[in-house]
Amino acid sequence: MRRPRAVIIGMMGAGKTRVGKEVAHMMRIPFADADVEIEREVGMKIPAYFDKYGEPAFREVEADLIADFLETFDGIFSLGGGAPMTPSTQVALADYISAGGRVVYLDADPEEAMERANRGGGRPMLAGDANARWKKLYKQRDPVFREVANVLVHTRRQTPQVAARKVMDMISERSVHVTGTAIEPYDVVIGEGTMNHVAEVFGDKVSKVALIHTQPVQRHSDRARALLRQAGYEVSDIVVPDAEAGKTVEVANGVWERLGDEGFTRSDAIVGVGGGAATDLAGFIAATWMRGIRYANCPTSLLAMVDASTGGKTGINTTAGKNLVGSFYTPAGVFADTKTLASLPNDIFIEGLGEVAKSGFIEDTEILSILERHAAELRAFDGATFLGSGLEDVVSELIERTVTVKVHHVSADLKEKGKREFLNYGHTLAHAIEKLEHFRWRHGNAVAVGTVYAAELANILGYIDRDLVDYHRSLLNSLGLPTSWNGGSFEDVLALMHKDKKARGNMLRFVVLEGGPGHVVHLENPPADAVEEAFRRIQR
Ligand SMILES: NC(=O)c1ccc[n+]([C@@H]2O[C@H](COP(=O)([O-])OP(=O)(O)OC[C@H]3O[C@@H](n4cnc5c(N)ncnc54)[C@H](O)[C@@H]3O)[C@@H](O)[C@H]2O)c1
Ligand SMILES: O=C(O)C(=O)C[C@@H](O)[C@H](O)[C@H](O)COP(=O)(O)O
Repeated sequence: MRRPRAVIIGMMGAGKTRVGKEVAHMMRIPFADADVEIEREVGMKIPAYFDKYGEPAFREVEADLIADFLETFDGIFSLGGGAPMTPSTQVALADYISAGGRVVYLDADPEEAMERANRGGGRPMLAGDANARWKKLYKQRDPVFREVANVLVHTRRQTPQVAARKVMDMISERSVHVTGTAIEPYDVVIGEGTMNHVAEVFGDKVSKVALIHTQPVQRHSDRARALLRQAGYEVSDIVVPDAEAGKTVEVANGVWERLGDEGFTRSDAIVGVGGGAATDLAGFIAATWMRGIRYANCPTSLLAMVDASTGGKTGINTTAGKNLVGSFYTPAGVFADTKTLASLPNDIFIEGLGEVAKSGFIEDTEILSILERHAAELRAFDGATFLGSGLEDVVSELIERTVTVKVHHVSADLKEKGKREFLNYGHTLAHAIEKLEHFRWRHGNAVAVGTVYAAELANILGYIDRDLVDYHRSLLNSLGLPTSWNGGSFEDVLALMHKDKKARGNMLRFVVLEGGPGHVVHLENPPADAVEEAFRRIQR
């Protein structure tokens, strides 16, 4: 179904047409102005129509035209100033929003808007003392605009280009809502510039924020720090060792000491900025400091955006294995700002596709189709040319879909008693590989091999056919992900698989597909020779 990419509302003179046209131009999509369309339809200028038929007749024509455009027009659609005051248009806009639409309220500076509205004259709604009329209408309309819009953009003292860029970023945002038993609801907001919302998440409940990040993402944490400081928070910058070197009890202890020295209490908060290792550590610190303070994540790697930053699994590694100490502790918000991907190296981007593919295998097969269609572009990912490219839209959709798969599992089973374990597809072997490789193998790469292992095991036991195993290999290879591993003995792998969190006593438990992609089941206590044979097959 066609529908507008965004509907722009606001007071007369707010710049709806100017900014709307600019947004449409930047996005290379059509623009339509409801007033221009009405004049075309009725064959006369709006002031003349008002004179001849009066306002109620005009509002009727206007409401019909808007309802029609909301179902047929694929572009940026700007409405006349009074249009959102008509009850039937309010209902139509609410339906449009519930189908995923964006109603943007352009909130301009009143002086600027009044001056623009008066230019040229001829506005029937401003007849008489134009400024006094404008102010009166503003008082009536502003609360309604706020009610009917789901995106608010302040444009005070901004050029139309700057305002348009802001609108474009905000309407391109995608959001996945997380809720469920024992979960305080929060949103995962995805898109260019979404980190700008980080300071909105804590409100005035928090005064100090510890920004936990690693050195390679310094420029992104500098941005988060500036945003938090502008919002009035006192910010402590805590740089932790990069990647898995940061997920240790020693590092955690160092951070706890800093929080103690700096007087962090339960009214303070943590923000994690970085890859999955940094957000896992940040969440763990938040979960444990004073038995739990608020936190938010700003993931900067693809893997952290699609998986690690959401769902509340926080933790560190120990000498016994990967992620063996931690807690389920839900963030207050997640801001997956695709702008940060501009600095992400190609190999780390590709690694993230391992978890994306996993989510396609276990639930959303459209993810697999998208990966197939765009494999060559994804494999050639280059941060320097990523922003504003067609690939950015593809990646944003993959992030949204993968997070949605994750959220379905987390919402139903926060503490991983059953359904959530399906997210662990491929992870039984993956964690063993990571440990035996002393964490030099990237997590997403290990997961890719792990999914092939799970597919081989399922095939040996008759759960899936050979074609599906081959499909795992061909898809993952096309993305540049590994599908085999030769770095250790079966005995070492088996010992580590017994320490997996899905194991019960001496019983190994796996997640496997049954029948086809999207159908996932638990496999308990599989025959030892099948477990070994599957391992032999991924060694090739
Ligand atoms: N909690 C969960 O549910 C969950 C889910 C999946 C993975 N994880 C964990 O996440 C970790 C893997 O995450 P990862 O793949 O992001 O690895 P990572 O955190 O080690 O990051 C990889 C590297 O990329 C760098 N980096 C990140 N963003 C960057 C950017 N925008 N520009 C430049 N460099 C950047 C990091 O500093 C690091 O050097 C593992 O520890 C894994 O166990 C947790
Ligand atoms: O969120 C989950 O649940 C997952 O299993 C997601 C996994 O993709 C992720 O790698 C997670 O870190 C694995 O957790 P673990 O409990 O197996 O350590």
